[in-house]
Amino acid sequence: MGSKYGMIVMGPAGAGKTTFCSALIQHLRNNKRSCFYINLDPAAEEFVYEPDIDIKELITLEDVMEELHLGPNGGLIYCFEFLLENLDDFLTEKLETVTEEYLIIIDMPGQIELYTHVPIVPALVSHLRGGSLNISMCAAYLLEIDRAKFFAGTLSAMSAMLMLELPHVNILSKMDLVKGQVARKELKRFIDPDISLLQDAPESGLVYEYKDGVDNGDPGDAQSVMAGESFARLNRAVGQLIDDFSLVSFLKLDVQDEDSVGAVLSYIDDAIQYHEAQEPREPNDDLMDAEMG
Ligand SMILES: Nc1nc2c(ncn2[C@@H]2O[C@H](COP(=O)(O)OP(=O)(O)OP(=O)(O)O)[C@@H](O)[C@H]2O)c(=O)[nH]1
Repeated sequence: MGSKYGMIVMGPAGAGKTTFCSALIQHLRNNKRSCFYINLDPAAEEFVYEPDIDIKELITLEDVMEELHLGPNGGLIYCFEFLLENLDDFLTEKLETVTEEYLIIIDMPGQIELYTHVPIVPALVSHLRGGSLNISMCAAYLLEIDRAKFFAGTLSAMSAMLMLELPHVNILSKMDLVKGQVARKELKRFIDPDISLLQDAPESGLVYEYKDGVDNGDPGDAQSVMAGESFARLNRAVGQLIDDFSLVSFLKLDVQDEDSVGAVLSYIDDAIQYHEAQEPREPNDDLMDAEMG
């Protein structure tokens, strides 16, 4: 059983990860709890609370892009590969001295490739959970409340959950932005969506797309064609998959509301405890279904 506790904060760019970490640190301080804050975003610039460990002291995205002529995504992967090669000196030694009353908070970058395409984060998590560190970890995946990004975001959250096999809490951030603006019914569609979200897709026939969007009525001139019915079926199938996984329940987070931050933290505490109680476990047995408070 692990004696140290850690949370890895993930999610797409701009979802509010760093803001959430700051709110959480403030909340922990208000409640006389200790935390150890690790920034693993090699491009992060401003912090309300200075990290106890900052990947930028090891490597920065700017230097990698400049010296190795890499783009931002390739550069980020390089930074993480470099981090993995230097884990013992850079992370392990410092984390070994952190005592168990601390909550270890790891603030991650927003490039979702990290969570969906490459096994770098699983390698990092497995290092933190194993060996001399033996940290009990939980994943917090943030998505901001935005209809256009929600579906893809949900799939990336699921992908991260499957890759990491950690207790996993989904969080819908920036709730202050929609206070009083979104009808309860609409909000419920985000917090506990079902496949009816996808019912607007075309039911039958072919959908033609014309150059410059000009429909001259001649399918022969169309640039591309999409099979409406099969597209609708595909959408429904993916929606059903999400539904079946019971993954897409979200905790609401309003960082300006201390009670909201506290509720998310207590859910994370519970998720870690629950996970520990389940060990040893079968793969995927520990997938948590975060529910709205
Ligand atoms: N209104 C509101 N704005 C927020 C909230 N959380 C974050 N923001 C704003 O959203 C932007 C991105 O916030 P960050 O906390 O930097 O998001 P991030 O996920 O860490 O971003 P990356 O590190 O770039 O992936 C900033 O302009 C924040 O001020 C929130 O709860 N409410």
